[in-house]
Amino acid sequence: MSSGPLYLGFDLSTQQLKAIVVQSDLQVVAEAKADFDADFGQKYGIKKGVLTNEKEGEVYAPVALFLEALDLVCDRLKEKKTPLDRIKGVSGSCQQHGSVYWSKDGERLLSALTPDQPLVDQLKGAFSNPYAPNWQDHSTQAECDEFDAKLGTPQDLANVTGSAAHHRFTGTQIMRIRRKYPDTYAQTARVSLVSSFLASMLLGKVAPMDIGDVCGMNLWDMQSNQWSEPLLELAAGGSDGVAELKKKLGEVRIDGGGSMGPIAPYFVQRHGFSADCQIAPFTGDNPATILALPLRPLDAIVSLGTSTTFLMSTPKYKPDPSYHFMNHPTTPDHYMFMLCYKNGGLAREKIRDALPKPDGADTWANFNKAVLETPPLGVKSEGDRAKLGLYFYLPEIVPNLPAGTWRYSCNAADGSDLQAGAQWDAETDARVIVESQALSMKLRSHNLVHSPGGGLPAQPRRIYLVGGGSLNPAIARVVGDVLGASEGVYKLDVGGNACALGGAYKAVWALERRGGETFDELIGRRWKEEGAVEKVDAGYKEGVFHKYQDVLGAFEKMELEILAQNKA
Ligand SMILES: Nc1ncnc2c1ncn2[C@@H]1O[C@H](COP(=O)(O)OP(=O)(O)O)[C@@H](O)[C@H]1O
Ligand SMILES: O=C(CO)[C@@H](O)[C@H](O)COP(=O)(O)O
Repeated sequence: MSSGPLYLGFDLSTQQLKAIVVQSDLQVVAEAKADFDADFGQKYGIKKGVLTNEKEGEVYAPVALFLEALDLVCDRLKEKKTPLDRIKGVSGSCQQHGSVYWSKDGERLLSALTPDQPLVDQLKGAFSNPYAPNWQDHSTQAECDEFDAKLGTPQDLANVTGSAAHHRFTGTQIMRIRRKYPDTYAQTARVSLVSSFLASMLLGKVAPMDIGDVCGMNLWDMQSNQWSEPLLELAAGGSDGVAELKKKLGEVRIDGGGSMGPIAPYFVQRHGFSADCQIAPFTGDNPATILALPLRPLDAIVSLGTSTTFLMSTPKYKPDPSYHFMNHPTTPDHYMFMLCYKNGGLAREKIRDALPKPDGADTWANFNKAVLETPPLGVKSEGDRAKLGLYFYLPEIVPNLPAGTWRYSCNAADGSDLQAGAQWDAETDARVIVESQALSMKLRSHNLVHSPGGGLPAQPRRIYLVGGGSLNPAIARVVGDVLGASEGVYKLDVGGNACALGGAYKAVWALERRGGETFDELIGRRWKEEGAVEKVDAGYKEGVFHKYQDVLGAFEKMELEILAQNKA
């Protein structure tokens, strides 16, 4: 380890709080994490990081869990002898859309923390709502309908805010809380996103929301970079409530870099940080993921966490109701394109668990064997029909369908003769679920990709895999088979820690940039491919790629048919 400054990136995602420490040259020097179920499952009764109220579609996490996890991760970094006193800057990434509700006493309690007691004991009265709605929440259909109609159509809402209305987006969540729990809303002095909440904890005062993450609310007008008055009016229940809601939301920080102030004395006295350590703006876990490496045009990231997301960085703003555009977290006039699926890691786990349990320690061994031994689309011989399915154990975001499992088949040569009600074995399910997730990304990202040259069909240049599932070689193969990638599929060496790494890099850039130096300029100069990424699949394979092109129309038709059946 060099003797220079260190930078810390946090990632408060669905199932863990992770931390990663890097040097100025981007070398990783320490990592630590708190696993919500393993460390706090019994105490808080959570499962996979959350609590649920199935009847209403509510999914939420106790704020106290976040507080305990923050102290625990700092303790674990110290146990690993991480020199916290050398950390010059902290930033981070957090699950998007989730919100935290500060009480009227919240900011006072936050600014008066003493080092002799843990955060959770001192902040008991700091929240008007003990729970943070989680991004998997789907209790807000009524509010979504009103958001979609407010400016005209879902496309109009997407034009203004980057997205049509989505259950998890914070504007609809706030609107529902105001209606369903008016006392909670009235007692709320400030609302934070999970990213600005974690930044607030470290800063000792309520931090502003960040320019990237604020686009996950359906409240921010991305073209004029300010709150949308008509949408605030809707969430607040009329024009009389707008000023109050604006006060609760606070200012938004337009600059993704710089310092928001020094770290709170609590972290200096209890955990040994330096009083000079600066807190840079935090952002969402997906915006932070695109900061985990210098992304070039036509590069895509597939994040295989609890959610599955597909991300690209682009200067083009082409909103559509089925996907999201957000402000790039560091670069003005750039955007992040994102697709997000709820049925990611947990849905794959369900299919895995339907297979015989493997003998060895690798819980994914049988799943991977089934994926690799099943031919593309389950077509085992000439004339065999292609197999397509949707595996939604939770209501899905795109397409907006309730929970359900559907198995279809079609003519493999051209996707014709699509038929519902197909059946196959659990091994075939393993291949079909991964193909299905990749086909959905292929269908929805085609506007964003073009030919990388050499007469190749439109596809990404490189695909980088991140998140827990990036460790899985069989998933990497299928991603390459279906989506292509002319230069191949790569995984980040930090695998599941990419968002935290993006947060750490953001802290490096935020505090070491000179003049108008952009993130890509600064990080691009210091980033070394060797040791940071590893090629895990060839990507584009001509014969295989075309098999999926041939059934893409049938896949879309299947989704439309199921959507029509579920409309009533
Ligand atoms: N070897 C593996 N193969 C496939 N999936 C995996 C593997 N290891 C972990 N996962 C998946 O990773 C998920 C957690 O991903 P992670 O990115 O750490 O989560 P979070 O959403 O909390 O950021 C788990 O739900 C699990 O399904
Ligand atoms: O809702 C979204 C993005 O819109 C999710 O991607 C969350 O941001 C949670 O991420 P993970 O915990 O799965 O990393």
